[in-house]
Amino acid sequence: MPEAAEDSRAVRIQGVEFAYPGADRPLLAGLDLALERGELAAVLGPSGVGKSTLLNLVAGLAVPRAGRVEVLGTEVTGLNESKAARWRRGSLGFVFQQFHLLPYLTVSENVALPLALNGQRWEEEAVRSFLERLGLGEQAASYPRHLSGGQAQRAAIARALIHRPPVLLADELTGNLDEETAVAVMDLLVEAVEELGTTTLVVTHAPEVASRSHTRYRLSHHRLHREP
Ligand SMILES: Nc1ncnc2c1ncn2[C@@H]1O[C@H](COP(=O)(O)OP(=O)(O)OP(=O)(O)O)[C@@H](O)[C@H]1O
Repeated sequence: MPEAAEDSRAVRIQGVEFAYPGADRPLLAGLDLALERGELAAVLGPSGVGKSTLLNLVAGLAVPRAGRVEVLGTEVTGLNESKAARWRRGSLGFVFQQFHLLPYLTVSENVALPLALNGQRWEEEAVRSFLERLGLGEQAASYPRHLSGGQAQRAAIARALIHRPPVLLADELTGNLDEETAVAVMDLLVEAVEELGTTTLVVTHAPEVASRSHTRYRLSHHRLHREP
């Protein structure tokens, strides 16, 4: 990635310290990260090291006890709950490890949800063609309980990208997918990053995700280390 000016940072984390209540030691400490706009960055590291927690900090779903988290000029740590919720709806797409699809909505309704919550108008057809790109055309009218793990993950990815958020956070993006689908999902992600300039932070163990990311960071000893 080319060197960019200071103000092009999409995500800036400075000196973050975080501990879960009751823990005797901080999980994250002295953690820094700076992502350029349009950067696709992978976060690697063993289970339990705090990767999901890092995504939650960027989303304002976890609050650090020291340090700053800034996303596109908004200081996430300074938002109250209702402002944080509104900011998340407009600015973030989030693919959770457990998908969090709403069981009483169809796949198509789940995917259109961010558009509805943001008060955006949309065409059924646009949602449909988005689902088709992710190989979910047949499942548009299905309920989440009828999906395989891989299909549910793709629905969660579609929901995270449908409103074209400037920032995408993804936990184990291709974790439940076979290799062919994982490559298709990565193609879509790389395309989104290139077309829309989506700044993306993806937690992964998958070599095909890490190798296609612009940058790689390893989380260990409470902080992030840039990898070659
Ligand atoms: N809500 C919570 N309350 C207390 N401890 C938690 C909570 N969530 C996570 N932890 C603990 O914090 C540590 C880091 O969890 P986290 O899920 O961030 O790790 P991770 O690197 O994403 O792991 P994995 O790769 O297994 O998903 C773990 O020891 C976990 O048990």
